[in-house]
Amino acid sequence: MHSEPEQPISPANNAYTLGPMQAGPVCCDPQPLIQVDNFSLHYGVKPALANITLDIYRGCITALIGPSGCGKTSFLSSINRLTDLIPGCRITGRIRIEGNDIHDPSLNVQALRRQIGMVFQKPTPFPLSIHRNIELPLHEHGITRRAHTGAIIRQVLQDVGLWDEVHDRLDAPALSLSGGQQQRLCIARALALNPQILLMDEPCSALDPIASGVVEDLISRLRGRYTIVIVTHNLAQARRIANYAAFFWVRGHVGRLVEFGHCRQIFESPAHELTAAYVNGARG
Ligand SMILES: Nc1ncnc2c1ncn2[C@@H]1O[C@H](COP(=O)(O)OP(=O)(O)OP(=O)(O)O)[C@@H](O)[C@H]1O
Repeated sequence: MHSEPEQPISPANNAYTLGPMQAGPVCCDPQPLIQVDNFSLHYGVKPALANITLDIYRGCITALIGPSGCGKTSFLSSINRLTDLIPGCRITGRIRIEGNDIHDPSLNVQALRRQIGMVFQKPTPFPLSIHRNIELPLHEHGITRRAHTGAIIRQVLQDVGLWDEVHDRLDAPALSLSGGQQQRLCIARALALNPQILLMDEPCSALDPIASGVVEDLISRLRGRYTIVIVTHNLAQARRIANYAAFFWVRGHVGRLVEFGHCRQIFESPAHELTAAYVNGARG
């Protein structure tokens, strides 16, 4: 646990000032925020990713696509060093965020994870109230003043379009919400610490088509405010929401990056024939 001075919430510090229907900038900023350089990952002796090099751009949505087992989740969880928690997992190469090597021994991993929110395939609300689901991580990070936490809770619930649906039952169990609402609550929880980056691992795949559409729209609206990396098996979804796409494939039993580029280029004029076969449904 660590504490920090609590900042007032105001447009001046640019935190939590946008409402749910206000999108981020239309165009993303083509500046690399996450730079991945010759990154490889092993689980014990088994290689899972080899020589991944790409830049992830600030404020954009980057989709990781490719068949099952090509290393998308392993890559995603390397960005916030969740893979550190897997015994025997080893990495080589470099991932830098804003120029800082995330594996630098002097780096504070808790601070790194604080600037990176994560959302999983299945909604994972804590078995607590709606309100407490967001308050808990704030408390864990030393943000405890009631007026402050209350304002953040309201803002992030507005940001994910849940406030109107739940404001009169914040003490109700989070597990009483529908699957789509639970997933939006998990996104709100991820936003509560005002991260710079959001990692999403198939966030819509466990939801029905309507709830999936709501969450997809929400992700689109978060563009610009956050740098989003999303794993999706839904190519139509990648095409709809992502600015960039990275196509992974297993070759020689190892996940490799075949092609990275603007989403439109990847789907309409891929440079690699494997990419063309995959996005056209002939392979994978
Ligand atoms: N904790 C682990 N221990 C050992 N091997 C693992 C572990 N996690 C993943 N792997 C292996 O690493 C490879 C890549 O898995 P990963 O889950 O990253 O792929 P993926 O592209 O996300 O797959 P999917 O689309 O099915 O989720 C697979 O061969 C998988 O079996």
